[in-house]
This record gives sequence, structure tokens and C-alpha cells, in this order.
Amino acid sequence: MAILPRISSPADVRALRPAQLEGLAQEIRDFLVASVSRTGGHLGPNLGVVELTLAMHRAFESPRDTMIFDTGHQTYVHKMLTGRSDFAGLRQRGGLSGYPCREESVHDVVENSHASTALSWADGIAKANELRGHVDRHVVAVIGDGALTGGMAWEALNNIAAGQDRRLVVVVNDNGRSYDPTIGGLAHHLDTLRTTRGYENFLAWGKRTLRRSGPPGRLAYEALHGLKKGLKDVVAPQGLFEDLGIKYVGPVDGHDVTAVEQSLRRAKAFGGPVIVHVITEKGRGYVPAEQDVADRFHAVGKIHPETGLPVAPSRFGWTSVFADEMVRIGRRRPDVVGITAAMLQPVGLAPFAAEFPARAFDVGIAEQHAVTSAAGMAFAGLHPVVAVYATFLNRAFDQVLLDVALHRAGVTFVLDRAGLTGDDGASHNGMWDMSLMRMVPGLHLAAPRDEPTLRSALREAVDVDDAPTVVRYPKGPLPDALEAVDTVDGVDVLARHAGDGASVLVVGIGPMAHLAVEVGRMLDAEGLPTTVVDPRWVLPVPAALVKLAGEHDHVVVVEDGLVEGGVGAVLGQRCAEAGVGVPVQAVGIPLTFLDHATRAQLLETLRLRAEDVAHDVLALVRGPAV
Ligand SMILES: Cc1ncc(C[n+]2csc(CCOP(=O)(O)OP(=O)(O)O)c2C)c(N)n1
Ligand SMILES: CC(=O)[C@@H](O)[C@H](O)COP(=O)(O)O
Ligand SMILES: [Mg+2]
Repeated sequence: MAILPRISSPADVRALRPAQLEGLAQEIRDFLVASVSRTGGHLGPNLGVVELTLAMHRAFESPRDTMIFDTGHQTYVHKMLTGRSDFAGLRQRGGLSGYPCREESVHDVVENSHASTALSWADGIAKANELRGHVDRHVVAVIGDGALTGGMAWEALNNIAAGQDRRLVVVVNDNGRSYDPTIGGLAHHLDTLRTTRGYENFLAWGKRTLRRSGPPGRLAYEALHGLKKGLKDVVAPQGLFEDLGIKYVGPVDGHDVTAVEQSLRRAKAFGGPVIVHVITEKGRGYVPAEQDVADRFHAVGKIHPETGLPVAPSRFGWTSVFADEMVRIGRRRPDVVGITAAMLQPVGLAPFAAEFPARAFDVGIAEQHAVTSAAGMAFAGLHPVVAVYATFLNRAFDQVLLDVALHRAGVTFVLDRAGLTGDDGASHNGMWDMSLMRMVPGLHLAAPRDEPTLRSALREAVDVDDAPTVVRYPKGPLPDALEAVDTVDGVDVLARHAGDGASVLVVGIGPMAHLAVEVGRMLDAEGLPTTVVDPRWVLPVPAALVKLAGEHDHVVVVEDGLVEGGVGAVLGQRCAEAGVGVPVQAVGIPLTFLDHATRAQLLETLRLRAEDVAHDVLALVRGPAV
């Protein structure tokens, strides 16, 4: 008898008998594979937390007890156990978000999918609970071993340790991986806690001995647990968590619901900050994921459930061009090194790392460290290429500004997923980088429109050794190459249309150049004299673009980034400063948080299609249609 359909709230989960839990876990796994195969999503991480999430909702009472999930990509099971079963529209407009979403449920708190923030959230909530006398409320925060390599997590742990009376349980979900195996001293320490030979072997011996003593009855079971407890105290090394002053429970088999539930109840009863170290397996229970050496199906597109193979070919054309060009640059420039923040494969540095293993650095989910360590590398004679998703550079703005730019360090930032990404929701759109980077003195930013301009931008960027450079490009497949018909002082002219009346300069930034050409055609069809250009290096705004603007009656700049402080806004400022009195219309992303939707849905909503832009230009140039 299927249990899952009868789960509409955590109370239903708590009402189950322990004997029912294994069956429910299997039903959940079957559902995850069947559903996420159809929509795409974070299949591997969620397969790894089935038992953990079940145990959490049995040991704690959400929403009275607050549940926080770091990054939030592993909350599909949490959603299923809190009454949300319609995953058919996952990460699409009107469907479930791929992360916690307050609008969806009172059980969801943190919508931000940037890693390493959960423990700070938890510390704040626990402090508020204590101050407001909510002594019956617990906070339980799940953080992955990858997210634990982020600096904020340690800032939070330092504070959590200071609050000995705060009811806060930190669950370290240790599956040994971010995308790749987690790096660094912390990963080693977690390994030590998890795989101390004596602990493991002695425990294995204990299990064998007890089994030989007869059917694993209650007595044998108790003896085994007593043995494990004794072992932990005697053999398992005391961890840095306890040195910090935070009680440590574990390591616990994260796929044994009963063991996890018991550990969580123990931690909850302690009444102060406790870490429960849970050992899980990313992709657990689905062979294609378990066997996936790349990243255990961390984030998949639509796949065939029987085989795990992708339904569509690889989605990431831009990334593969960067990957190829980076190897070519590496061959001719021994000073060039690559830095990733735990995303070697997704950002395209894997081929570079394969050919130059000593020159590829995975720093963990630590973008701030990545940037400042790059400043150090540049100071010491290297040219670092820091490859991150555009949205994740937000948290390292200060390091770009005052560690790299202030020292005129030759560091190149390669920002993948720049612009609208859509289905990953508000915190994943790469919409902030140009408005942020335009505030960095001396920084040069390129927005290529296709493969040839991406390759040339990368080559030009690594040749700049006395200032930061940025090359940004979007998620997904490459557009066809777009040839320039002319170049004016570095600004590519993509089309010129003669005509009568008010002349229009259409500036396409990055891949929006393709849309700009389309807009040019539409304006030409209306008889407007139109010039379509792509400046390629867009920040600082080139003087040639200001000059070109002064030769037209109207300028429209189309960019896959914020309008506020974007290239269009800056061009308008530069024109005003130069006494060039032409109206500059900036078209792009409004200053707001965008709900999850497909990129196409967002482009339509934001009126970022060629017909929308042409319509708006005509309305401005000729006045509204009567
Ligand atoms: C600041 C930031 N950098 C990078 C990412 C991309 N990212 C999402 S999940 C993930 C790996 C997380 O590993 P872990 O915390 O161990 O969770 P698991 O997937 O193993 O459950 C990364 C790097 C992010 N969400 N936030
Ligand atoms: C949760 C997270 O930050 C990443 O897993 C991200 O969702 C991956 O995005 P892509 O699918 O665009 O690589
Ligand atoms: Mg992990």
C-alpha cells in the first residue's frame, strides 16, 4: 500500500511506524527519479537526503522548529513531506521552485541558493528565539560538506559556539562532494572523523561478532550501539567542532532513518549547539547517478530514467568554447592558471586541469578567497583566470574592488551564466555583474556575442596584466557567429540601414547583439535610418561609442543585465558629460528579484524580444501609435 500519497504534512511522517520508513524512502526515490527525469533538476543531492529529511521531520516539528537548508537545492524531499507533490512544473513559471519558497509553504525559510549562508540564518534565528523566550523552539540547519568550505559557515560556527544555551542543531550532510570531491583540510578532517580505520574496523568487527552471537536481537542491537558510542569516545578523534565548543554527534549512517532520528533526538535534547555529522551518498539508490563520476547527477537536464542519459545534447556551448580556448591559452602562457570555486566541470576548467593539473586550483565554495588569492598570484607573477558563475561573484565584490583593482592586479574573471538563467530563480540570474563591475576603477569588461568574439575576448583579457578584466557570457547553446560589416575604433558595426527621418543607433551588448540586428531590420522596415553596433569591450564605455551616439538622433542599448547602472545607463552619463545631447534608452533587466521561470518566459515578460524593443523605439522616436 503506497504511503507517499497519504503524506500531506510532517505530522503524517511522525505518525508512521519505523517499519514503514524504509518503504516510504523507496517510494520517494522512485518518485524523484521519475519526476526529475522529466523536468531536470538537482536529482543527485535530493536522492542523498531522503532518510535524513524523513528523520528531521520526525525528530523536529516544523514550522514551530525552524528548518534551514544550505543552498536549498536538496529540498525536494522536504517539499514532498510538507504537502507539495506536484513536481511536474518544477522550476518553471507557476510550478514549484527548485529551492525553498516562502510563498509555497510556511515550512520554507531561506530562498537564497547561494551556498554557506544557512548557519548564519540559524544563528540569528536561535538568538531571536532565546531573546524572545521561545525556549521550546529549535533550529535545525542542514549544511553540506561543500557549503561548509565557505567562509561564512565558519563565521557562523564561531558565533554558534558562543551561544551554549541556544537550541540549535547543525546537521553536516557529508557526502564527500560538492560537484567533485570536496577539497581541502576540512574535507580531510571530515574524512578522519568518518573513516578512522580503527573506528571503522573495530565497528565492523563488532557487527560481525554480534551477528555470530545469534539473531540480531534487542540485546545484540543495544550492544552494537553501546560499542559504537564507546568507540566514538575512545577511538574516533575529537574534532575541531568540539574544540570550538560545539558538541559533536556522529558520524551517523545517513541512510539509516532510525539512527539519524535517534541522533537528532539526542542532539535536540542537549539544549545547546550540537553538530550531527551525517554520512550520505549523493545520488543514492539510482545506479546511473551512483556511477556518475562527474558529479553524481548534481544538476541534470531532462534524462531517460532507465539510463540516466540526457534527452537533449549538451546545453552548454559557451562553456565548451571557454574550456577549449583556456587550454590553448594555457599552452602558450605558462603563467596563466585557472581557479574555480568547487565547480571545475560546470565552468569548463576540467580540460585545462587535465592538461595542467598543477595550474588548476579548486578552492572550495569560497569565491572571496578565490579572488583575493588570485590577487596574490598576480602579485607573484602569475595571470589567474577566476571562473565562476556571474551571480556568485556578487559576494566577492569587495575583493575584486580592493584586493584586485586597487592593486591593479592582472586577474581575469570569466563569468558563465551571465544574464537571465531563469529556472534557478532569483538568486541565480547573472544580472548584477555589469552594474557592480562598472563601479570598479580600471576594470575592463567584455561581453562577447558569439564564439569568435568569445575567443578573442579571452585572448585579449589574459594579455592585460595591470588591471582586472572580465569576460561574461550566458548559459546554454551558442548562437551562430555574427560577422561585423565594419569596425569603428574597436566598436563592431553589425548593420547599417539608410532611410529618412530620425536616425537610430542600436547597441547590442553581448548575445543581445543578435537581437539588436533583428531590431535594426524592423526599424529599417519602418524606414528609419539605423546603425547596429556591438562594442564588445563594454566597460569602461568606449569613447567611440559616445561619438557614434552623437551621430544619431536616438540611441537604444539592449543588455542582458540590470538597466540600473548598466551599460546603457553609463553610456547616457558619458554622453551627457561629453555634451552629446542624444536620448539614450536603456533596455534590460529591471531592478527586482525575478521568480523562477524559463529564460524564454522571462524575455517575454520583460519585453526583451526584438519586436518589443522595436515597438518601444518607434513609440519614442515617432510618438505613440494613434
Ligand atoms: C556561493 C555559491 N557558489 C557556488 C554555488 C554552486 N553550488 C550549488 S550546490 C554546490 C555544491 C554544494 O555541495 P554541498 O554543500 O556538499 O551539497 P551537496 O550538493 O553535496 O548536497 C555548489 C558549488 C552556490 N550555490 N553558491
Ligand atoms: C544549486 C546551484 O547553485 C547549482 O547547482 C546550479 O543550480 C547549477 O546551475 P546550472 O544548471 O546552470 O549549471
Ligand atoms: Mg556534499
